Amino acid sequence: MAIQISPSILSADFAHLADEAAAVPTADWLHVDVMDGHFVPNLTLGLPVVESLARAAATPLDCHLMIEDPDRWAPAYAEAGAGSVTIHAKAASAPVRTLREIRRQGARAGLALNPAEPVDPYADLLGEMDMLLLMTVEPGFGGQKFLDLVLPKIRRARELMDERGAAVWLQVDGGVSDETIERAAEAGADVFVAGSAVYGAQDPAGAVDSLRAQAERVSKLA
Ligand SMILES: O=C(CO)[C@@H](O)[C@H](O)COP(=O)(O)O
Ligand SMILES: [Fe+2]
Repeated sequence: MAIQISPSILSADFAHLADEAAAVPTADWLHVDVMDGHFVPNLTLGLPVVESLARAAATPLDCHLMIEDPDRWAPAYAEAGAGSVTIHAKAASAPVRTLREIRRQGARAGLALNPAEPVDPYADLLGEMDMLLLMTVEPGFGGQKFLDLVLPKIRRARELMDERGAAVWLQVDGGVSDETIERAAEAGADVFVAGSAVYGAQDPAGAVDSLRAQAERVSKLA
């Protein structure tokens, strides 16, 4: 699986989202952090913005739902035009049903785990998801420091996927930068979210290319 880069618009200018999307033409995805002020202590955007951005952006949307009751809301994000919709395991009361519903609406289905949540209890769910998101910061804010304590879990997740022959993408989100991406890629991640490292850079497109080159250099994946 090729390395993929998903710049997070959380660090972009919300008044010019279509332009900010166009500023990273080589990105594989645009990462959209949906926060409800309850599941995490921050509030960002919701369905109407996702609907408009899906129409305006040439790059597919990777929606990361940091919301309570994702079972109720996630399928609507797929319907709104997101290419990928990720729910938090901790917030979902029926994750299998919701992952299936996201797929039924035509999007890729993702499951997210916070830094302190172990991956082994979700091994049997790998067949139900297209992507596993391992948070490398506590969710809620951009610009935090990458947590190295998640690296063994990235390795373990990759091991479980290999053992089970599961074609699941392994995404990391939080504190990914030129300084940290190699460690995550070496551990087995293949989809990298980067907010401040891309939109905080003078040249966001160049930052995407640089992140990709570093991850590709160390990745053991084909
Ligand atoms: O989901 C989140 C934060 O909760 C992320 O997607 C951040 O937006 C990533 O920002 P950086 O850590 O890369 O600045
Ligand atoms: Fe995110």
